Amino acid sequence: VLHRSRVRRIEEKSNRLCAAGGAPSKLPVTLITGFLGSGKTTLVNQLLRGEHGLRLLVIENELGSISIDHELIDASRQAAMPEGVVVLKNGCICCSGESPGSELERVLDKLLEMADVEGGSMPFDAILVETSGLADPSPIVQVLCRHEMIHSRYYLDAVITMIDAKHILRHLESSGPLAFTRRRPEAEKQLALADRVILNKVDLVTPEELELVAAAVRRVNRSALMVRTSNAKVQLDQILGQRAFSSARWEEALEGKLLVGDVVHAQHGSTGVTCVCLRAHTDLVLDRVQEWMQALIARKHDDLYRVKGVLAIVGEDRRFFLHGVHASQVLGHFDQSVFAPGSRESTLVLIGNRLDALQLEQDFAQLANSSAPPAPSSDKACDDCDENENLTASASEAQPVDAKSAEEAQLRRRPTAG
Ligand SMILES: Nc1nc2c(ncn2[C@@H]2O[C@H](COP(=O)(O)OP(=O)(O)OP(=O)(O)O)[C@@H](O)[C@H]2O)c(=O)[nH]1
Repeated sequence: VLHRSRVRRIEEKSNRLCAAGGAPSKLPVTLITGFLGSGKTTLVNQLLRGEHGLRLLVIENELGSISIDHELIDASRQAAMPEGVVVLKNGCICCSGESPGSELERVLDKLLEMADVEGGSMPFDAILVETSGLADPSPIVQVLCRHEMIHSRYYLDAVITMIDAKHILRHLESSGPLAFTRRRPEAEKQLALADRVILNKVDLVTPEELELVAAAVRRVNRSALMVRTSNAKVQLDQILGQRAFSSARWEEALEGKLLVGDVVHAQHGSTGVTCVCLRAHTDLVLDRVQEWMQALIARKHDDLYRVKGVLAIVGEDRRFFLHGVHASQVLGHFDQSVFAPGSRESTLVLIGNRLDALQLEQDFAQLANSSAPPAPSSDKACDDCDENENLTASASEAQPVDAKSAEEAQLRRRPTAG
């Protein structure tokens, strides 16, 4: 009832604004989805930096109570337009709030209120919604497809799905003894519902591997336009202003056999995904962080979907960041970015398959106490690990935590993150 009345309010406000200001143009909403670490924030940064002259509003959504992505969105853009990034924390945009998708409604409603105050004009030309990596895009699309929304100031322009060419197959395909528990239906659904597929991280795979990935993508989604790239470098006209969303195709995808009863959302606690948020208020010793991550990767990298954090390191004014997807982990510093006075703390988010949250908390607490070595974790060793990683991080620039990825380090730095 609550959300019905909210969407009606959105429609009414839109009508009022239209009546007051002639016929203002509709605001396109682009939904950017994709599994954990596929490159969504990298794409958002590309779009923010692009020379399109559009004022973009970014609605960020993150799992866990700590917002790391917000820190990683182009800082200069944020400084120029601080109201241009809205972060929805500690809950998933697709299922938190009083009903699925209601968090997004709440933000869209507020934006109309802002426009009302501004005499009808919206301070943005387009909205980007970045979902969390485990989100089911359907409730968000459903919000934007409701009858009342269709008559509002907003319209869904396209669903863009980022694909990590290096890691997607392990989430889509069933093979090996642990395949059933490792396959991620969220990844499949995000892909199935795409209007545009960005096949990202092609720099990390061979041409033959890329063809296998493209074929797997096609098996799930036959019709979406597919763009192959690295570091989310795309032509802006392949993403913005697409008018690509079709509700008929959407309904067809939802009815498809592939999706029936397939998705059990991680937020509902039944898929074994753990999200661990860690904080430390004392500085960390770089070597110890590296040792800890190395040990964790060696044991758990198949299950370690995502690691991201901002770290305060002993003897360093600059903020360090830790960024990882499975075994590919990068530790380095933001170029010139330092902590604001009084805000020096380390925050780290780990998301994975059945992680031992208690053990990770204990290890991290010990890391924060630089005089005590981290206790060996009781996490069960990963039987089928096939990669053995070495730490090579240096204090002076971003380095891959795994030595094999040394050449990727420069590519994976976020030049404008700080
Ligand atoms: N080698 C390589 N690394 C990339 C590429 N695109 C992104 N990355 C890196 O992959 C990591 C994850 O990228 P993000 O853009 O944060 O991914 P995301 O989808 O926003 O991650 P979540 O919000 O956690 O789901 C970062 O370290 C990026 O720098 C690419 O094409 N090649």
